Amino acid sequence: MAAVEIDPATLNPATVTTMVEVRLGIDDLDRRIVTLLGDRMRYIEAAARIKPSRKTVRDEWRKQDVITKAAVQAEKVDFPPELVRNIYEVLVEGSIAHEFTKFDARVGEKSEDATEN
Ligand SMILES: C=C(O[C@@H]1C=C(C(=O)O)C=C[C@H]1O)C(=O)O
Repeated sequence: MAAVEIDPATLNPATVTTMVEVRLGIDDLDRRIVTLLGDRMRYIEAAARIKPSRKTVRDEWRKQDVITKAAVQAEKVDFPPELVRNIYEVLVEGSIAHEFTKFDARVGEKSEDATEN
């Protein structure tokens, strides 16, 4: 017998009745969330290209601003704000580490150019 195809766009967590539907809905959302995280990381890479100096890569004020905004949004969509704060702590720290890697590669490239010429 052919497998029944369920379009995740038709699923609603308020009305699903089976664990198959629950997991299809979660898998679909996770794909979308991770795709958005990839889009977010492209902006981190842009920051690594734009920032003028290594000391501007980590901006503590902006980190707190980002986490506060995420917690405010979490409250609006009935998601636990403390959980979002924890997730964003890890996300922003990982983003800063990625930005340092990209920044150092860029600055390294520049100094390699300088020694070549
Ligand atoms: C992208 C930036 O660089 C870092 C990454 C941040 C982020 O992931 O949102 C926030 C602060 C910065 O330390 C920035 O300064 O805005």
